[in-house]
Amino acid sequence: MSLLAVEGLGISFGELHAVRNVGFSMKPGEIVSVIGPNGAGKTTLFNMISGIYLPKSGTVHLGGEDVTGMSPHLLARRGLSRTFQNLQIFQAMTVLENVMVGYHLHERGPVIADLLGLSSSRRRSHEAEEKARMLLERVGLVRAAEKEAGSLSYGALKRLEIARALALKPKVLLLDEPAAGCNAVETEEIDHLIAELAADGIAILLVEHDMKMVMRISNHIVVLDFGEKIAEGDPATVSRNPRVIQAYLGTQAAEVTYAVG
Ligand SMILES: Nc1ncnc2c1ncn2[C@@H]1O[C@H](COP(=O)(O)OP(=O)(O)OP(=O)(O)O)[C@@H](O)[C@H]1O
Repeated sequence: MSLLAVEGLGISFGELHAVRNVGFSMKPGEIVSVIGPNGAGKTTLFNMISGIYLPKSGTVHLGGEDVTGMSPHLLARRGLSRTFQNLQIFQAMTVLENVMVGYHLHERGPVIADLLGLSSSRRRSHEAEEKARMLLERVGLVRAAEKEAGSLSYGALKRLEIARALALKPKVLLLDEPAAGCNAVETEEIDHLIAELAADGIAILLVEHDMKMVMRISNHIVVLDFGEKIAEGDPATVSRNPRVIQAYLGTQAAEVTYAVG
């Protein structure tokens, strides 16, 4: 049985069918990428799967349970976490505190008292702190734990966001453009991290514009164009699909062919 199964998902904004009848499924440890040109509906699809938008049609099943339209924090408790395209980091807090805040946000929603309490070492539970340090270790940031988040490089901030999303031990992790704004070295670090998480059995659903990265790490690719799925398959199959190349990838076709080799 699939860990995540999306069927017939759709939503409209007024007259615009932003996503129409999209389906795919994922197994544990699988890396699936959703690609498509700007405005194809990738983020909207993510927002429906992660409970931010209520789909107009279709279903999302997680571990066999119908979780369609369930709120993000309930989904996080059931094992589905996500990161956002724009970093949701508290720049003035330490790296460690950011992970701890993330844990509380996922767990119980944004309760101000919790947020304020986190800045006082008196109220930091030792156990929560230990957990946060382990997550930072996992993403290679433990030595920066006490630094102000605002002082980190962009690539490190992206990894910090992933550490936060890992706080509730997700079975499925949605990453919205994890390499956006990163240089080649930072992208490679994120690449490795994603591969390690998948090797641990986490199913990774990725939206990413860096085609080389997508082709390198994905087991399966879903291609959207104008809100509809126009192709899916392994990287080699998708990159050779004429519909993908002509109707969608356009000027990126050469890059994709090169990336697949
Ligand atoms: N809240 C909204 N209200 C109205 N229209 C929206 C809303 N969110 C997205 N859209 C529209 O839906 C379509 C799909 O947008 P979406 O952001 O999902 O695309 P995308 O593939 O993620 O694009 P990008 O690669 O630029 O991030 C676009 O035409 C966009 O303008």
